[in-house]
Amino acid sequence: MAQTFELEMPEFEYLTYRVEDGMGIVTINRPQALNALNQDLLIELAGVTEVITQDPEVKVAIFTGEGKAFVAGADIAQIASLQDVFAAREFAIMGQSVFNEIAALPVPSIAAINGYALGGGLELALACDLRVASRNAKLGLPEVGLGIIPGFGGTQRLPRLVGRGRALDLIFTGRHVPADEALSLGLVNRVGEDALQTAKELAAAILKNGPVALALAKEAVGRGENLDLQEALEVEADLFGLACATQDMREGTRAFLEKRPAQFKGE
Ligand SMILES: C/C=C/C(=O)SCCNC(=O)CCNC(=O)[C@H](O)C(C)(C)COP(=O)(O)OP(=O)(O)OC[C@H]1O[C@@H](n2cnc3c(N)ncnc32)[C@H](O)[C@@H]1OP(=O)(O)O
Repeated sequence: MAQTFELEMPEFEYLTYRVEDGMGIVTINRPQALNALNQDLLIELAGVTEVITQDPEVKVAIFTGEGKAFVAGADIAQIASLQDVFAAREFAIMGQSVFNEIAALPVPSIAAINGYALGGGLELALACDLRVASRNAKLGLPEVGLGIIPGFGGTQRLPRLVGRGRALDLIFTGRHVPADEALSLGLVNRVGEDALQTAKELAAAILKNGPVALALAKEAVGRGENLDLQEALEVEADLFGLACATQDMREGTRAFLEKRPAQFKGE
């Protein structure tokens, strides 16, 4: 008898989730606080990331925000109430681990930055594979203005993405970078009128390709980042070998030779 797997959908208070044409779309929905990340919202983000990971229908994940902000940072009221060094450290580790889960999604992820992406909001976007922004978006790490430092991965992921000098400029000044400058810094991949629409167009271009190849390419880039070049090239060769053992490889190469579009099955 065929076995069916029912995905258990958690209840979400601070976000909405829908699947559309292979895209799992997460909308952070706390607009009255500009989608600031409180602890409950972080737990919900971990929950929805697990749902996306388990759903074979989802081939690309998109994170966006409701209203005029993507996410205006971690919740400052909650930060202000942190009692001691240990509680603050735990708060940072919690945010980091949620964003690590997002970074480890097996499918490509896109942050659709529809407005402010500040502090923890930019750190969330940095945990995604790709970032697109609306023209009115503002990005930054303003934490030093609050007497703290970025704690959800910003001091590590930002320099890896844009280089140490550019990252320290943003971290030391805390300034809000407009979308066109973010594009020239390499902080975002594309700018469009509507961030979600731009993200969907990017996702549609990605979805034309073999899903297993996408996962293996993401794995190769991710694992290689922390290795020296020769070790990283070995990882690449291993994963290239795996890609060549898939039905998608048979289909993709045959379709090219037969001058027709490939029909990938993700196997
Ligand atoms: C480890 C991670 C650390 C961090 O992420 S630290 C936080 C880093 N982020 C920031 O410092 C940005 C804080 N927010 C702002 O500077 C401003 O907002 C904006 C420039 C983004 C927008 O300004 P405007 O358009 O005037 O809106 P508004 O009246 O300030 O905000 C609307 C409501 O949203 C609340 N809010 C905004 N950001 C946060 C936040 N990060 N934490 C908690 N609440 C926030 C406000 O307080 C206010 O609420 P009410 O209407 O009740 O006065």
